[in-house]
Amino acid sequence: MSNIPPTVPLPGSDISSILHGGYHHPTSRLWQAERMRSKDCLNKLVPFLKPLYKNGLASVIPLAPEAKHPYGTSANDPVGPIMQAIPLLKKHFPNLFIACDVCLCEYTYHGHCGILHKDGTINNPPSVKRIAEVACNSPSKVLTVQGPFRNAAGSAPAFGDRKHYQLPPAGRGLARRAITRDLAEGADCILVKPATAYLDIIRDAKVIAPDVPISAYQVSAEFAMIHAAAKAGVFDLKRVGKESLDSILRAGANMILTYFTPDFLDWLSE
Ligand SMILES: NCc1[nH]cc(CCC(=O)O)c1CC(=O)O
Repeated sequence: MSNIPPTVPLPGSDISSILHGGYHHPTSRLWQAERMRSKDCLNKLVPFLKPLYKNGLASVIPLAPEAKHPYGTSANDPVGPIMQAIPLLKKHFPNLFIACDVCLCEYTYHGHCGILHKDGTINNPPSVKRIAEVACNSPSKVLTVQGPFRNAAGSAPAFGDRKHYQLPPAGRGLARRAITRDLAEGADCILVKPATAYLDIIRDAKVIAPDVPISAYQVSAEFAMIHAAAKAGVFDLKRVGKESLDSILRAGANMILTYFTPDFLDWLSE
């Protein structure tokens, strides 16, 4: 079926001036959207993961951009995509470890990671309370980079940037202090994000926190850069893909969160 709605011109009217009129009902409004992510993601989730699970996939972190709201309501909406995806994953893949990203930026209309003051800075107490609420509904927490993911998720900040709540890239000491603080607050894992440009911080985390797992998130921009360079003939995708993950492991990570996982499952079984 064509997805171009039929347009019936009124007698004597100029056809080019007529918009399809079927957007008065919530469902027909939804049909006007470029992406209908939730149901579509859910229907594709199990068939997408099945071959990967067979190929050794051990853990996933579902991320689903959803409706935007000042408090990120859909983050823990029982009929939101994540809340529906988790039981579906547990049912079909009982041994899969499911990690959760409890940040609010995918769910807030402004694309920032918490609840904001009028001046656009993060209002910490209600943000922490809201993130705790979301965390209680789904099992972990990350208050976290501009990049391809944010475009895909429609969660690029609508204004301002994250500088007031993300660490400055050149501040190694500050990163070390943050690791110490997070451990003192009970963190049971340290995740460094992005990974490749922060290998020294991964190593610092390994030294400062030898008793907790150290993980690293190779973000969408890192993945896209490697793909773009390989496509431009700069280097071989597989060779540099492997080297990128080797470097993260060498720095001290025990776990890597990466979009290369499906490729790796194949590369490792070659
Ligand atoms: N909700 C935070 C979060 N969790 C995962 C990503 C995706 C990161 C990426 O792959 O670019 C993001 C957004 C961000 O860091 O900007």
